[in-house]
Amino acid sequence: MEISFYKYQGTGNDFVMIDDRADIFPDKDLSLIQRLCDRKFGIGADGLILIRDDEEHDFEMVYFNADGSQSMCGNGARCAVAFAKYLGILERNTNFLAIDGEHQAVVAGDWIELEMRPVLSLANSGQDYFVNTGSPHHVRFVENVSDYPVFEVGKEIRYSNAYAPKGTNVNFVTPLGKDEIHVRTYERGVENETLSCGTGVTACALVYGYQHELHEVNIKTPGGKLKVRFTENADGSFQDIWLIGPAEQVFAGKIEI
Ligand SMILES: N[C@@H](CCC[C@H](N)C(=O)O)C(=O)O
Repeated sequence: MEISFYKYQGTGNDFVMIDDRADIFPDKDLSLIQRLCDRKFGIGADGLILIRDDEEHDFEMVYFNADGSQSMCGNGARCAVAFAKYLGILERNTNFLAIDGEHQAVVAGDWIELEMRPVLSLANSGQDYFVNTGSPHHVRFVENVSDYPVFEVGKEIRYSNAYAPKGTNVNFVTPLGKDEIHVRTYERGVENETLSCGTGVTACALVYGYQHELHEVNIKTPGGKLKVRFTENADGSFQDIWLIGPAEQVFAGKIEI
């Protein structure tokens, strides 16, 4: 069967996007998802996203990492909103369903503002933190992230006993200024450093905001700039968390599956 696909990128985190409102994509075929995301033998992407109909929301985003595993993807969700607008499913405001629940989003030109689910707490592990922003994230502050061995150390933490069996994403952070951080992420499911990770930068921004009493943090990633706004509650939880940044369609095509 021939299917149409679109390719989107959000700060360099790239996704194969498929309009599956007819519900025909074989989503149990993980080797197909792996092949489509393969950068040598397929289209090539960090993940694959299906847009499906949902009775109570504008649409449902079904996200797969490049290895076929599933979790919440912040940059993918921003790209999914841009794609849903392209498909005529929404205009400016939307609410949609993802694996971690309902999300709101606003389209502001090429920038997508995405409301993340509330975060209950930040967990300390020594100098590091663990935060679940829909996907699990280890956060470590380092002196100069530009020079840091993100792949090697990220892989070690991702596969450490502390996170077995499911593993975690691993973020390395260097503060750049009063309200700006530089983040690089090793992503579970891609098993490599990606150019940006939306749930990851959200986790890092919450930790930095907590440490410095901020409610808005600017983030530099290897793939571009993002912003995270949030409210911290007296009990240490966070709400009204917004991940803000660009999302772009880069090409469209057809492939035989
Ligand atoms: N790139 C994503 C995160 C995707 C999920 C992650 N790899 C996991 O399996 O936990 C983002 O932008 O949030």
